[in-house]
Amino acid sequence: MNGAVLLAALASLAAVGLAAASGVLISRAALQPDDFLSLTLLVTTVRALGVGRAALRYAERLTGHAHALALGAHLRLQWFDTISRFGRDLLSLERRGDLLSRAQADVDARQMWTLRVPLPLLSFIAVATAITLTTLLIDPLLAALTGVPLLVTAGHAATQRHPAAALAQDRQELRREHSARLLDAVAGSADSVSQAALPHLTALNRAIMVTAGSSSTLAWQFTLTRELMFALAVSGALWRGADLVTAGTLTGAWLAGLVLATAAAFEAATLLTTLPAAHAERISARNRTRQWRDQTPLVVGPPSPQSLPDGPLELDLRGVTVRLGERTILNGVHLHVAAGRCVVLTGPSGAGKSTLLHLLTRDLDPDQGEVTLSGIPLPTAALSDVRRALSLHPQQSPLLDGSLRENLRLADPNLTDEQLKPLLTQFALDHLCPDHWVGEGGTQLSGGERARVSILRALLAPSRIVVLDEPTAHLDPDTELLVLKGIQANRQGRTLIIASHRPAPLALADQIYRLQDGQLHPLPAASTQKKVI
Ligand SMILES: Nc1ncnc2c1ncn2[C@@H]1O[C@H](COP(=O)(O)OP(=O)(O)OP(=O)(O)O)[C@@H](O)[C@H]1O
Repeated sequence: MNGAVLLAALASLAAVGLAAASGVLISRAALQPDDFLSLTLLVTTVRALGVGRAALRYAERLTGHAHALALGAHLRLQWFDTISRFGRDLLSLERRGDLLSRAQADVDARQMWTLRVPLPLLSFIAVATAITLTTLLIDPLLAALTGVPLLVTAGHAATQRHPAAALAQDRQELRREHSARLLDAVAGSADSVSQAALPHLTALNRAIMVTAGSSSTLAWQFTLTRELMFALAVSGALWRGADLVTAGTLTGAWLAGLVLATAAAFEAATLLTTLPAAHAERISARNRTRQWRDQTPLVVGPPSPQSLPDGPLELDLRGVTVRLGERTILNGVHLHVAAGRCVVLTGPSGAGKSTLLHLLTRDLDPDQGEVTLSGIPLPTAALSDVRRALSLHPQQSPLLDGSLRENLRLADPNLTDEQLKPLLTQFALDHLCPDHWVGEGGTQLSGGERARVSILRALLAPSRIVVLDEPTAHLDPDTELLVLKGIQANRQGRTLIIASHRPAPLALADQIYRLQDGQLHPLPAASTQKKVI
């Protein structure tokens, strides 16, 4: 990146040099048109500086943007690694809109920092130093008359850094809040959520416009100062230069060059006003990424994981206790599920059925006791191994914004349409074609269709234990029976664990437990109903 900064400084120096050489050339051509040798030399210098400036600027853009793009790719991967540690508990920690705007704005702020801060700053320093030193060699007063206005311009940008940084941070926060609320409103557009969100969005919009207005005020104040200082420096250079020309210290042609070079130097000051905001945005972006990095996920994988054995897995809960908030949801629960068996958990709403399932998929760790797969405690196995071994249909049936086919291929990437069609029939989804667009979160499907796609996906996954949370909650009795048959036909002898407060899934069970008051109570299996399925 130092290469791009150096190239930018050289390009700015070339621009100032070009202005100076052009001034000298034009004046010489007017004052001494017969001095061909000197004019030819000046024309060559102007051409060389013109071409050089363009080439340097081009090289700077190429190097700078190549660096920014590479850095952006690296930061995006880093950001993904940071948030992917959180698994399914991610969205309980952060709103989707926040995550979305962070993923974009934070990466952008850090990626473009070099182009927005050190590059213009060092270009300005190079130009201001060159002008001041050159004029100092001619006359100290001339140096003061051109150097001081440049210094005042830079000083004004420096005094703006705190308000500019504060405004940039406010703007970032407001935009994040706005995108989070906007996304919530769009997601809830079918309900009255979007109407309720309107006043908040309007207020946020107004606040964003106020910060944008304040930023514009800072910008025009800077522009005004820069223009005043520009006028002062050019007038000062002309005034003192005229004296020096009269005294014979300076020729008229060199004075013209000097004045134009001074004017060109102020061009390099143009971007100084954007530095504080860009710097502040980068700092807050880096801090937010650090906060995420320092946050410990609800569950973490072990540093040296044990492998799960091949083949069918036995599942055990030994004295498992889970407390959520003030409540003890599970209280010393024991459960043994032999490979290939089907266990159905029933119990009143809020009894803790989903909580128990989350222990199995290691979305949650117990406060006491342990969960094992064929004797291997879950926290000692790699998280990815556990989540490959168990496939889950959660109650919310999370679908991705894509086609039905794409959603199901997440579980089995090799699934063909020929294999898919009979499966859709089994799950009463044959009125939808594989190309059917399900919308964000599956909003283009009914609740029951969403659940059926999610159940089918859990069954298609190459897991060894299938976990279904309320698989038939949204279904009419006929479709429920069809889906239960579909589950039975596609479980392929795998262990099946179902949480349901409806009676029909009991027909699949080898073991039934009622979860109540934090304890599992065994019930007789519904062997008569099983024949129906
Ligand atoms: N993160 C949490 N913090 C505090 N309490 C929680 C949390 N998650 C769930 N709970 C509470 O834990 C209890 C058990 O919830 P759970 O979802 O496991 O019940 P459930 O038996 O699956 O209910 P349902 O049949 O309605 O789905 C509920 O009272 C719920 O309010």
